[in-house]
Amino acid sequence: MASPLLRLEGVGKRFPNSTTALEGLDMEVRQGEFLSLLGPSGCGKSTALRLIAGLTEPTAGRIDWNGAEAARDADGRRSIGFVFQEPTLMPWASVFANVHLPLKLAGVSRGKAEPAIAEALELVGLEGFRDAYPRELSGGMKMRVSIARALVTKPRLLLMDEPFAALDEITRFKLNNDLLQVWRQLGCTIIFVTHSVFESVFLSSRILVFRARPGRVSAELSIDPNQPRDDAFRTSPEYAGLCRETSLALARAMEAR
Ligand SMILES: Nc1ncnc2c1ncn2[C@@H]1O[C@H](COP(=O)(O)OP(=O)(O)OP(=O)(O)O)[C@@H](O)[C@H]1O
Repeated sequence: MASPLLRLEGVGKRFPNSTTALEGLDMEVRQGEFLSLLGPSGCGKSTALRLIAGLTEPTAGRIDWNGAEAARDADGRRSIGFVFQEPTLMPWASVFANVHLPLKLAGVSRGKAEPAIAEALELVGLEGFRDAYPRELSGGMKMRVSIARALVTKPRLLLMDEPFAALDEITRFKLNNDLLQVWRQLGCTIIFVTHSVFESVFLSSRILVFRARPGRVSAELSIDPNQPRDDAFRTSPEYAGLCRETSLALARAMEAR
């Protein structure tokens, strides 16, 4: 089994307005896995992701980066990319400038960043669009830019918060396929938040099903990472069976009190 990258132990998050989003959350993230967090709306999936990103602090428990070296870049910084549900691009800036942003904030000039930006754009299939502006792109292409921006720093851990929820199904399927290719190519660890049973089964090597608020893990499902994820898999009895099993786990999680 792959070694752990990080572990959440007894993590709780209570907001100042007294909402308890998470309580007693125990979960492990393993190096190189594609882990989905699946659960009903409001069960704290995004909060868990934001805690891992360090965007907010837990009010109980701890986050243990014991395999921390694996999650750091060459400069010793924690190496995390974050993709939000909305692409959140700068409308006044070109695709190139949008993808440059994280490196620019780290003090890397346009010229020096050029190879990394070109590589990130190629990974998401947008090499021909570096000079385009967000208004000239479809929803799926904007999300590709957002993913390229998260990948440009070559993060060891990529956090994705329902990135494809707003896209039509055909675009979503295409981006699912392409994301798996990027994951295999980069060998990074991905934590992916989704509402969709079908999407989680198609993408993941492991799924953690969250129960309703206060959120915590209610079930865990593993899917053979060597199983090819292609159109044949999408229409296979194995896929249908895994989706049924995951739906049942989700239904049980929603009933949990
Ligand atoms: N900053 C905040 N202040 C107060 N309550 C918050 C805050 N952020 C989130 N919450 C509440 O915490 C709970 C969990 O929210 P969170 O966004 O983590 O859930 P989620 O599972 O990601 O939901 P969804 O799938 O609908 O995005 C919700 O009830 C939400 O209203």
